[in-house]
Amino acid sequence: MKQVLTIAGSDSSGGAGVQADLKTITAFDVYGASVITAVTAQNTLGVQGIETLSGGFVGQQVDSVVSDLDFSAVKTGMLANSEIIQTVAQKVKEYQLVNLVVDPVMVATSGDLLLAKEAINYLKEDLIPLAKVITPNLNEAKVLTGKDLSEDISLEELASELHKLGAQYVLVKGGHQKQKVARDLLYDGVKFNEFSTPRIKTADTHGTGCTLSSAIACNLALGYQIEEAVKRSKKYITKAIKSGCQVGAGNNPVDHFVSIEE
Ligand SMILES: Nc1ncnc2c1ncn2[C@@H]1O[C@H](COP(=O)(O)OP(=O)(O)OP(=O)(O)O)[C@@H](O)[C@H]1O
Ligand SMILES: Cc1ncc(CO)c(N)n1
Repeated sequence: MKQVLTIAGSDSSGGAGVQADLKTITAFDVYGASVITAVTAQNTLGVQGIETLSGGFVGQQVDSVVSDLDFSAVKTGMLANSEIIQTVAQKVKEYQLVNLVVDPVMVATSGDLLLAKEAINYLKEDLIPLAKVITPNLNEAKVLTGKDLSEDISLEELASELHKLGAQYVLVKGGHQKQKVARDLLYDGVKFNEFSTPRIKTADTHGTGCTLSSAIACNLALGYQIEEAVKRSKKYITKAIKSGCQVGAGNNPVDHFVSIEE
């Protein structure tokens, strides 16, 4: 059985973070292991509290699982601070972990901050250059490229700027744009590959980013090339958003257990 590792934060409401990752990994019939970076007190309305683990203990969790299990892909989500980012980057190098999918999580769907501002440079300099693919949303793409958040800038321009940070591939997600299509753009430094679906009219997008990046990690682990991995993952997240889980009074989570096939 293929094995995937998620290094991310816990979402007590079960829709995002490590919980979303493990549900997604299970939906793809892949074995999931998890290294927890932080525990959030969170529900569909927002994040009420955060307790972050030490970098040392995050590293110890990685040592435990990597010395025993055999990962075909690794996904990172909420990394909370620079100490954890540095630890994760060092472990990725030490164990030569492959197919690293970096979701540069900065804020929750609710708007709550999940990464210390001072950590952004560490993400750019230490971790992103090790990634097979990074999956920023529009805002994260702007922060990583130093653009003004209110600036009107194309996904193509953002993807080209982001590619300079050193990841092999960049997938910029246009999910939060106001257009009629949910357009994501994959860039390898030479050509753009577009993945578009009609926008689903819903606010129930709690955990969409975590789910998409975990699905990409699974598909890479299963041996798909990046374009096919993103295509299959986009199909899955679209179905999961459409189906949705009617739980909670805020942004409902997606339905992770939709079929991964057509
Ligand atoms: N309303 C929607 N309809 C269709 N697809 C959507 C919608 N919202 C998001 N998506 C898709 O979901 C995937 C995740 O993108 P999104 O921009 O929501 O990530 P994110 O902001 O990182 O998520 P999160 O809120 O969990 O941090 C992308 O493929 C995006 O295009
Ligand atoms: C723990 C956690 N990670 C990531 C996200 C991004 O949606 C979230 N809301 N919570």
